[in-house]
Amino acid sequence: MVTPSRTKRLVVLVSGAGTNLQALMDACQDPAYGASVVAVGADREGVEGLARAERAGIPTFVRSVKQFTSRGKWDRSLAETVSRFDPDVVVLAGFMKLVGEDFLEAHGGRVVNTHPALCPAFPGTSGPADALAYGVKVTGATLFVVDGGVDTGPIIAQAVVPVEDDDDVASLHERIKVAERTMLVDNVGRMAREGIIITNRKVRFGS
Ligand SMILES: Nc1nc2c(c(=O)[nH]1)N[C@@H](CN(C=O)c1ccc(C(=O)N[C@@H](CCC(=O)O)C(=O)O)cc1)CN2
Ligand SMILES: NCC(=O)N[C@@H]1O[C@H](COP(=O)([O-])[O-])[C@@H](O)[C@H]1O
Repeated sequence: MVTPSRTKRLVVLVSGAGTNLQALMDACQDPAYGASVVAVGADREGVEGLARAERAGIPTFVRSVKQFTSRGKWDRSLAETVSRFDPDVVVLAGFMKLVGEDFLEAHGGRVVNTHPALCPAFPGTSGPADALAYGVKVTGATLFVVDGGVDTGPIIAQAVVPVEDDDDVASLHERIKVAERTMLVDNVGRMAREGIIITNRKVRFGS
């Protein structure tokens, strides 16, 4: 008999609408997915991502930088709060803060981020706008293991979308987000079920 592995614990951090979070919560309804969202955190109050979690009965927390006297104290408090939920994977899903050394010391290797561009192109907070301004013909989304840089971590998966002649930032970002949600759900599920191994920046599934 094959013993099923334990359902993996996901903590998801958000800053906004939370459509990626919603896609993960929906996927977790299926026991075969192999993961469950055990907590949702944000760096600001009042965002729809937190409301989505509350409606689903998932514990939430907020750690905003302005609550703390230094960025380091915020980073340590965020790390400690996430630790309380004993996560197997921490998913940054539209989380608009850079996590620091203490957070990565506590959770590094199991923190993934989804970014709305094809890394290493267009890192930072305005990936779709930067891709549009540059005039690229394809862009997309990247899921990677978070390191101390900005969108520089080892790449788990990428999804490609075309840039249309009449795109504005909103239409392009929306097309990216449709592909991004599928990429995120498929690959976080595989991480939960199979694990990942990283060798010389190359990520493969397995244990
Ligand atoms: N250590 C890391 N932390 C995070 C990464 C990462 O690669 N390494 N990715 C981000 C997400 N991200 C884009 O994908 C991103 C988010 C935020 C910033 C940034 O400069 N944020 C400013 C504040 C901006 C704001 O509050 O609106 C800040 O942190 O002070 C750059 C890239 C998730 N975290
Ligand atoms: N640099 C980080 C960044 O730009 N993140 C992006 O914010 C959006 C959040 O959407 P959501 O709140 O609906 O999931 C997503 O497209 C995510 O990749």
